[in-house]
Amino acid sequence: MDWGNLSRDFSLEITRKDLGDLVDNATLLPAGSAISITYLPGDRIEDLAQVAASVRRLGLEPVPHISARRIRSDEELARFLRTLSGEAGIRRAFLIAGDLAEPLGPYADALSLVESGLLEAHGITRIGVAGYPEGHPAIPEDVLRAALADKIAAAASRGLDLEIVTQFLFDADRIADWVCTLRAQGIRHRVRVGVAGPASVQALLRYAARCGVGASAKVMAKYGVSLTRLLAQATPDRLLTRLGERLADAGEQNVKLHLYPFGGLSKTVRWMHAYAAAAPAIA
Ligand SMILES: NC(=O)C1=CN([C@@H]2O[C@H](COP(=O)(O)OP(=O)(O)OC[C@H]3O[C@@H](n4cnc5c(N)ncnc54)[C@H](O)[C@@H]3O)[C@@H](O)[C@H]2O)C=CC1
Ligand SMILES: Nc1nc(=O)c2c([nH]1)NC[C@@H]1CN(c3ccc(C(=O)N[C@@H](CCC(=O)O)C(=O)O)cc3)CN21
Repeated sequence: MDWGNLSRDFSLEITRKDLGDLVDNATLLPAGSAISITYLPGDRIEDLAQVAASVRRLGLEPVPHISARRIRSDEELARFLRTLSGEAGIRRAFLIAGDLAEPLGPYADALSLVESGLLEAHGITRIGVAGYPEGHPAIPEDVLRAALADKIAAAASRGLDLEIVTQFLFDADRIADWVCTLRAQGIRHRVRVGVAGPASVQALLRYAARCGVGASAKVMAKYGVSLTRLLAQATPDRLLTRLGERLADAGEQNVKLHLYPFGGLSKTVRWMHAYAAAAPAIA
């Protein structure tokens, strides 16, 4: 089982509201851990920059989300990046189209952010882009595949490192199959598998519905939970055991975890700390 390798170098996703909990738990995180910062509807650029600056002061690596469809102009993107760079010295960003049905400005997708040339001009050297092991409810599979290939090519031509961060999901075999498909297509980039931290079944179902993620009774049973026990707590241990086995069978070494703390940041950090401490230092 590829347990030790999977549990090292994990990343964590926070919202502005999680900052207090992050401060309280920062000593449990390895120095330099990547902290992705969700850009929630209603957040302002200044809010995101302040959170990123706080993350940096904790000795962690801020990875702000840049939501293409919410940017109104080239000037706004430049200001956004200038602020993040000036306040938090950002080197990394996660580029996402955004859930808006229509863009507010010139950027309809993550590719157009890469092609703007503004990322490397503001000190960004590594980007994250989204991956969808289950597909996306509104975007056809061939469109997703072409978009990923285009983003990889554009990043490479600009000298930007790229990693793929998946939407969270509950089915380890879907994840492993998808990683194998990517590798068969010659895509060897690091994949960060999106996984929910410990949370109630109710919270998991709420986020799954909001994000278009499959949570059928069958999938959730495999994950280790029953949909009739909504208040029960669910952890990703079973998913990770299965995923670790499948990745080890495939000889896969370049997959890491990206944790979504849907049950609260403290709970997720403490769980991850215990999990990583128990993992044998192999691979
Ligand atoms: N995986 C994640 O963690 C998150 C995913 N999302 C949602 O996933 C979707 C795709 O984002 P990316 O992977 O960055 O795609 P992308 O920027 O690589 O675009 C891929 C293709 O899908 C189209 N597209 C993108 N967003 C769309 C939308 N909201 N409605 C209809 N067509 C859309 C684009 O025009 C493009 O042709 C977006 O709706 C995004 O908001 C949002 C937040 C987080
Ligand atoms: N399609 C899609 N859209 C998204 O916005 C999205 C994804 N996928 N995948 C995962 C990430 C993680 N996202 C989020 C969104 C909200 C909170 C959050 O904490 N929201 C509320 C609590 C709402 C609740 O409890 O239901 C908050 O307090 O702001 C966290 C992560 C958004 N994300």
